[in-house]
Amino acid sequence: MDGQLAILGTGRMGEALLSGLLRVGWVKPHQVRCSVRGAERAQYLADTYGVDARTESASAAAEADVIVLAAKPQNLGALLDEVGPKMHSGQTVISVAAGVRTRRIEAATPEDVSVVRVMSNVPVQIDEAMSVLAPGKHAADADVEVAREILGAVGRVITLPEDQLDAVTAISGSGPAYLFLLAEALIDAGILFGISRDDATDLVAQTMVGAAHMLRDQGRHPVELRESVTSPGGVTIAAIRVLEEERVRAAFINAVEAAKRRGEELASG
Ligand SMILES: NC(=O)C1=CN([C@@H]2O[C@H](COP(=O)(O)OP(=O)(O)OC[C@H]3O[C@@H](n4cnc5c(N)ncnc54)[C@H](OP(=O)(O)O)[C@@H]3O)[C@@H](O)[C@H]2O)C=CC1
Ligand SMILES: O=C(O)[C@@H]1CCC=N1
Repeated sequence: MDGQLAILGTGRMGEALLSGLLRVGWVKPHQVRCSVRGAERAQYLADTYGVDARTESASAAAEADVIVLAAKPQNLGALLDEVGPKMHSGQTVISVAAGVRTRRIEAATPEDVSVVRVMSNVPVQIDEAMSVLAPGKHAADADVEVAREILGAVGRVITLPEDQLDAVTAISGSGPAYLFLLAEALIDAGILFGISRDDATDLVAQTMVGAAHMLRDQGRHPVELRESVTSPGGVTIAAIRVLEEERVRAAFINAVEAAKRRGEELASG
């Protein structure tokens, strides 16, 4: 890109974006200003990536063409109070904060600042993120394109209306946590049967990778994929029966609904 990028709140998400964008060459270190609260963290970012890292955000925001907001939702209000008055015409703001509506950010920034809200997820660290963009009121195609380039550096990107973003957050934003929990449970089952933790982890991780590739790349329905594993009178159906008796499917749907509700609470609080 031409111009300057600011990443405000460079924690896990912000750092993953920073490292991905530098790796693909979308920006050079001298184009990037990062902000955090802690001086030690700022020093780490400067030493690791050769970027300008600061403990105040207002100057970084004022100097940038594109501003990524990557603080926790609970800290975003304070961050916006600090940087909003320093922003100016023509800037693009990309917020990755869960639950924070574009209209909340638009209210804290000058009239002609464009806002694009993003929900990404933690595989952003290995360039396998699923990111969903939702343009705000003033966002033009060019602003969405910038967001698409940034998130496209670290995974897949689609655009959806903002009213679907709390659901997206609960499914793909939080989704890796559900799959890690499932992995823990399957690894524990292996340990119960005397398989070493390392071997059980290998079994589970590669099984998840293989299954994920089939689901993503073969264009087949998950029911068909599951049926292809479930032999009549065989082993898998014995497990499926228990999962259905334990209402695992309903538990997942209820869990995602609870996550969506929490996103809505964060938005209104
Ligand atoms: N983790 C995940 O899987 C996902 C996270 N998200 C969203 O990404 C955002 C970031 O999450 P995550 O990276 O996990 O959080 P982290 O806590 O790792 O990072 C947040 C960063 O924000 C900094 N910060 C907080 N307040 C300020 C401020 N006023 N000025 C400057 N910096 C500030 C913190 O600085 P310091 O370290 O110095 O305290 C920290 O580095 C959240 O809004 C979350 O909703 C979205 C999808 C998935
Ligand atoms: O738990 C959270 O609030 C964030 C948003 C989605 C994933 N992690």
